[in-house]
Amino acid sequence: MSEPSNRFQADVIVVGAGSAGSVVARRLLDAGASVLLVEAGPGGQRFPAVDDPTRMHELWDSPLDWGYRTVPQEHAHGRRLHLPRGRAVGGSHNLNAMIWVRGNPADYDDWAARGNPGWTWKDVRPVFDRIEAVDSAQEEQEGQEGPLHILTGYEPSPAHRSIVEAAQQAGLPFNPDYNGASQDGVSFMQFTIREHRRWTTADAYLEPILGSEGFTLVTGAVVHRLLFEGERCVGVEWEREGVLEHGLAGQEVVLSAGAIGSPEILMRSGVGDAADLRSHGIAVRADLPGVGRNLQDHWLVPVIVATGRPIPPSHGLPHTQSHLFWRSHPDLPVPDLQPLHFDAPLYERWMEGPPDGVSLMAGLVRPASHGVIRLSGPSPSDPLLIDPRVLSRHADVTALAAAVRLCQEIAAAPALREEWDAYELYPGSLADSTEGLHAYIRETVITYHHQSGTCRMGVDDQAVVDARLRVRGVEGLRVADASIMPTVTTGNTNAPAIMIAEKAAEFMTQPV
Ligand SMILES: Cc1cc2nc3c(=O)[nH]c(=O)nc-3n(C[C@H](O)[C@H](O)[C@H](O)COP(=O)(O)OP(=O)(O)OC[C@H]3O[C@@H](n4cnc5c(N)ncnc54)[C@H](O)[C@@H]3O)c2cc1C
Repeated sequence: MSEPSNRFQADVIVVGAGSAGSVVARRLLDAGASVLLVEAGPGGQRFPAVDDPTRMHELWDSPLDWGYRTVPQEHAHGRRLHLPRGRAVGGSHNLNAMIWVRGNPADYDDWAARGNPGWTWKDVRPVFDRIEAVDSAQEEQEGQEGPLHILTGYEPSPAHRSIVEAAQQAGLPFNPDYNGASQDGVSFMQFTIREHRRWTTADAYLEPILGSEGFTLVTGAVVHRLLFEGERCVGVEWEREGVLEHGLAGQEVVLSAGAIGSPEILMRSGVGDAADLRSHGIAVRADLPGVGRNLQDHWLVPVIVATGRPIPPSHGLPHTQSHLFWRSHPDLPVPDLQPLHFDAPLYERWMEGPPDGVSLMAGLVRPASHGVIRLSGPSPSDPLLIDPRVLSRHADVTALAAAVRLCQEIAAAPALREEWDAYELYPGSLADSTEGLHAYIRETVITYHHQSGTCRMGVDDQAVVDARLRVRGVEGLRVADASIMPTVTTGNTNAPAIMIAEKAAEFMTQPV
């Protein structure tokens, strides 16, 4: 590898052009700063499988996926789980199912109660309002004209209509707007889709500023480390086409490399657990033991239902269009389950069955098991050790068991059984006993793709950033992405990551 050559300069450098980074870059440019945005993946071209909401399954393990694998999961039969993450301008918003969920108000009130002023639901709700442009005539959301188009009020596929009816027959209330007053019940999803095309923050926030004075986007550039002068972060070093390059920031560097990328870059730069870093021969810049810890995620277990009738294809809409929020115990204050449904049978490799069917994915969204991301060595080519410790807390197994039982009830309800000749294939008899069900859960659990929490915001010794997202122990450096969540939100994490980015830009442009 050659010595650093090309040098870039800007007021602010943002690392990662994903859901959050695209927003930070745009808002800072609008506020008058010059911005350099550095992204590992490609930009400047459209990918048909990204644009088409029905083709997201083609993107896994493609060049647009970082394709992470966990270490063998002790409590999931030793399996290594695939964690897809977007690697392109648009980040994981390119790979995701486009589902738009703000989260539960209690999530944000809890963040604030942990010593993070400015993050209550009352604080963040107006931020969501100004992000969204709701493509529907829903009166309660009138006046929302933000950059990000949210599709609601579309005609769902017949299979999803039946699943929603079956859930109601199983006792769940219909909720027309889970982003409204209450999350509970079964709903049709809201999507970041515009005119039948995926609509990412790169489309909404970045596309309009490409070529603008003061804005530089560098793609194909894998950031290796941050550059420091004393305690101050002054720039970023990356590799592009085998050449090391660097950029210098006059004001600040913002890490928006996501819940896996941001802690990795911090650790490679000497910001992390001092003993761990020293064991890899990395000079310690700041001893922040919380970097990479508190890895939180959501988890899914499939309930696969074959249908005697073919499922008609959905055009311009994802295969998932309905979901529900529910509680594994009625006395829980907030839903801990979020099963989501697909109008296709999502067989695991060892499963077999007919081509027509639906999948009711039993989902856990308030997990007790937390994990850790570590380096395996000092070089950027040394793979990360990603250990979510899935199902290490038994409470997660019992909550998922309740979710599976609920999905089985829905599968057996008349709207599916009678209208579609539906019958449950998996877990089927594998879950006749509680032990059998628990074993099935450990055999089939997969990520719901909501990794977060690895650069946690807070005030204690394990906190990585403060309530204004500044990295503790150094200057000129913030983190703005899903990694700063103290606890993962109740629901999908794209909307919260985008809200976090808006808040970060606010902190940077409106200093106290
Ligand atoms: C398959 C899948 C399905 C999902 N479905 C949904 C859904 O339907 N709804 C929902 O709300 N959420 C969903 N999510 C989660 C959601 O997309 C993420 O929570 C959100 O995109 C996180 O945003 P972020 O900005 O934190 O990270 P990202 O969007 O992942 O952005 C990080 C960016 O940083 C870049 N980067 C990382 N490391 C480096 C480096 N060293 N150098 C340079 N660049 C780097 C990456 O390439 C990427 O572009 C899904 C995620 C996946 C993967």
